[in-house]
Amino acid sequence: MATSIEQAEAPHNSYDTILTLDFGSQLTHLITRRLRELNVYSEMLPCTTKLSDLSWKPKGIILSGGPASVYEKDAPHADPAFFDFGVPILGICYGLQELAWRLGEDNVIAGTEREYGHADLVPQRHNSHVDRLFEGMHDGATQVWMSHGDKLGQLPDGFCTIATTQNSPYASIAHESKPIFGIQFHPEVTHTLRGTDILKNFAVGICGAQQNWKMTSFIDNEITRVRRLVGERGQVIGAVSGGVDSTVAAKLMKEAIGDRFHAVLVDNGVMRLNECQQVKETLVEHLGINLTIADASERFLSGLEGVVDPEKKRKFIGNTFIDIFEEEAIKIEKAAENTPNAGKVEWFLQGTLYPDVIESISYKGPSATIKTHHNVGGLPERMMNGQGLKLIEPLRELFKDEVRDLGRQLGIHEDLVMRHPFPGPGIAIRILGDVTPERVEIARKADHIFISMIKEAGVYNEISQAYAALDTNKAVGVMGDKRQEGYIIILRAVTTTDFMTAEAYKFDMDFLMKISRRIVNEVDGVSCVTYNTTSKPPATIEMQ
Ligand SMILES: Nc1ncnc2c1ncn2[C@@H]1O[C@H](COP(=O)(O)OP(=O)(O)OP(=O)(O)O)[C@@H](O)[C@H]1O
Ligand SMILES: O=c1[nH]c(=O)c2[nH+]cn([C@@H]3O[C@H](COP(=O)(O)O)[C@@H](O)[C@H]3O)c2[nH]1
Ligand SMILES: NC(=O)CC[C@H](N)C(=O)O
Ligand SMILES: [Mg+2]
Repeated sequence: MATSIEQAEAPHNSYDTILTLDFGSQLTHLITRRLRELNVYSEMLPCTTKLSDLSWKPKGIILSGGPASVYEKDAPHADPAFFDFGVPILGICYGLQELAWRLGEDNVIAGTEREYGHADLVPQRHNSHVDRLFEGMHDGATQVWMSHGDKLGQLPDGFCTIATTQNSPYASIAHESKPIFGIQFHPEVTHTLRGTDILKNFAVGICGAQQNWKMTSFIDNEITRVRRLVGERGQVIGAVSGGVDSTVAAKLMKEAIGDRFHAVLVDNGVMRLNECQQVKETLVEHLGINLTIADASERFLSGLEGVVDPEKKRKFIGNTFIDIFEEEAIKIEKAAENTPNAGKVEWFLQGTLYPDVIESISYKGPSATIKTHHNVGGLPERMMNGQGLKLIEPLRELFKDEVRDLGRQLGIHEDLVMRHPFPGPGIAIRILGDVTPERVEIARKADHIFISMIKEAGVYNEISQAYAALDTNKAVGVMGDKRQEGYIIILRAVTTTDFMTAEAYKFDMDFLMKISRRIVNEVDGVSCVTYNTTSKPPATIEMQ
């Protein structure tokens, strides 16, 4: 439960906020993103949220798209109280159909064909308040993106048509006197060329939201919030990996409470080459963060011996992380005895981002478990129950690129800010087969060559994530006229915006061959190198 202080300082109390009610579309979070790109703060909540659940007043409400059909028996519907609340409403796709359906069940019908893809939208001028949604766009057709099977069969009472396409006579409608609008297309996707203008017209023009959401004010607010939450003496611990999220969260804590924040890095023996050393330099020397490195590499590597099943690897690593973290928390308390920082560690810092929050609060609920992610995601629960820790999550309202922006504002070096993500279970899930110290070393060296060459070629920032994996099957090679069996290194590099879908990066073939040559020449025990070209889906980014 959030405390009253947390609620008072929450961004929706400090910034004009547009609320998006999520009816389960894959695209809903993009609405929130686009609005924040316009510097308008926005939050997404499940469509089952009641007006009476809200402790704050949104400036406007957006009803998202969704997979259901409004006329089905168990279709989700918005709390009717929202429609009498007096704030402007914009229905998108399912949201438009919901607006029409609640005024007459015959208003929405199943179309004879799905309409999917581009359409040319022609806005119509009425010389009344309804023109505001397409303000500045009445000079001709504009390309929009559609994805629907149902449609309006007729206009609901009190509404007029404000835009049409060839297939959709009711592509956009508006209430003649109230600020209620509906659009059949999706403004949140980039295929709708003026989508951002439409969202701006709604949020700023119609709802009157101020465009004042920016990182510097977020930092000040967050530091104040953390200080009040933790009090004069409270201590906070946090697991820090050297990745962007935990580093940014740690730096924010350092700014807020100095040395009462204790960062702990667990050396699990499957980190990248020189990683612990580098993280220490960055966190301690450059950022002045109070960091303990818990060297548990032996414990992890011996526990991983003979484990082949990827899920078993992940579970073992996740559980061992918790054990070590609990031990470290107790050590920190002991070490602080008889110092000004003495006292129980009460708080636990997590680098949770908004996409994680969305996944757990979404109307659709968490998706099927493809793999056990967020190895340390289980950490707070067990630790909070066991040790009575309370959770602190300063990044829970932010998307990854916002976290990067925040990192820059906090003075974190660009190299770290743009660092590719690295999974908690590390190289262990990049070895296809059981993990041995020799194999970790080989994968680590190959990875280091690959990443260094990508950096030297100047393409690191074009790639979202890259790494080298090791296949424990051996391939036969010929080296110095002798038969030589060696492991297979699999290179993977992807581009993605949200890590939910991804494409293989298109390297120049000569460059790939150069990488391959260096790895085989410089890393003992490797006989061949391959490049994984599969996109996600059907593959995933990590291979286990
Ligand atoms: N070796 C580690 N030692 C301590 N904590 C870790 C370690 N590896 C992962 N964690 C914890 O697990 C969390 C989740 O890892 P995740 O990789 O998603 O985030 P990150 O490492 O902070 O950033 P990035 O996504 O850029 O790698 C981290 O924020 C950190 O709290
Ligand atoms: O902290 C983490 N703990 C994990 O257990 C984990 N598994 C995958 N990943 C990262 O998640 C993103 C998507 O990966 P997948 O396509 O393999 O599911 C990619 O960025 C992966 O590196 C993890 N991160
Ligand atoms: N994208 C959507 O919101 C689709 C709405 C509804 N399920 C339809 O097919 O028309
Ligand atoms: Mg990481």
